[in-house]
Amino acid sequence: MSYKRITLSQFLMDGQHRRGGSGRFTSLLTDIRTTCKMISHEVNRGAMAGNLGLAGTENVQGEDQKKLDVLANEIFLHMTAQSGNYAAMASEELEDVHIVHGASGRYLLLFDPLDGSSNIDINIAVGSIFSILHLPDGVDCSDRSVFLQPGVKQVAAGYAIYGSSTMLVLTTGEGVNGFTLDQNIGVFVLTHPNMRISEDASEFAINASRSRFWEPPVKRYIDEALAGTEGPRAKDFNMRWVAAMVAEVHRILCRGGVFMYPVDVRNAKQGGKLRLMYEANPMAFIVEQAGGMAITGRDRIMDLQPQGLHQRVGVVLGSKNEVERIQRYHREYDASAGKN
Ligand SMILES: O=P(O)(O)OC[C@H]1O[C@](O)(COP(=O)(O)O)[C@@H](O)[C@@H]1O
Ligand SMILES: [Mg+2]
Ligand SMILES: [Mg+2]
Repeated sequence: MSYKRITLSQFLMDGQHRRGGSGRFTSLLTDIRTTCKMISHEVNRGAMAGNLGLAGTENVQGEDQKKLDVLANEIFLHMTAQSGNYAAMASEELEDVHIVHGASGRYLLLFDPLDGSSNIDINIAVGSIFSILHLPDGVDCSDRSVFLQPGVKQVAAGYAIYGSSTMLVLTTGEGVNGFTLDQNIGVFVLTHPNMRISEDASEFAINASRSRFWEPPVKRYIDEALAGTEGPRAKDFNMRWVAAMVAEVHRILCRGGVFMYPVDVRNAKQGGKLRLMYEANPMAFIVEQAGGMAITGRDRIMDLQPQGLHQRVGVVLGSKNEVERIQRYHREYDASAGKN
């Protein structure tokens, strides 16, 4: 037989056998797989199911919730509670942690149920992001501080992208693999084994409408890229902005590049735009596992000691040599400004 399709379940079982392990990843990721399939279905039904538009409510961060933000959050909470793996969860859409009553699970789940919400109504890619942490022994999961573990402690992380096809991309700390949903049979199939981010790139993604708020090192990097073959980089750059971090990271995994949502003078008070625990950390884990780098501009994201569940942070991630360059520009600027 030469039928070569490998499903997500088979892939996880293989990993389990290889490690001689307990099958915890198979179990931990089963509910997430189903969750993402259900959200994908709702995203696809769009206007037909009345899924577009505002919910008429605000989340903890004062952002208008879309109907699909609320629905995706409910699907996550409901579906991932089934197996009893997770003792508690935290979501972009919930102010406080959600305790799974009666669960003896030893894991914590953090998620952004619908990333790129502004794309929902215009039929452009959106996604879901998740991060899995251990619940330390003897700790009460109702204490929200158990969630405040640095990104290096993640046991698994990933995202689903609901684009021209639905994909699940994940890491358990042994590289990054991508699975495409075969809509006809409802199964995720391994289509992107061992995803790697090229070390060099000439494509960047940043919301340029904020350029007047940028710090000098960010401005320097973008100005040099825009100068193209006539500038110090002596090559032309391309630019993209999908306004969904999931889609930007996915593009970078597929063809390299840099994504930046830096701290700037306008968002500095709140610490940046993107959330550390369920956006930056899981994406940083994926990016590093694929050979890329993820920093705040200055520091490695996964080393940060979180201070709050909904903490925001600057994000610069992608191709290693470009991210290193941006970090160097920050260091040079700090040195010249006498900050060190
Ligand atoms: O509105 P902007 O500046 O384009 O911001 C886009 C960014 O905001 C986000 O949409 C935030 O995520 P949510 O949609 O989950 O709030 C990121 O995915 C994206 O990179
Ligand atoms: Mg998001
Ligand atoms: Mg969101």
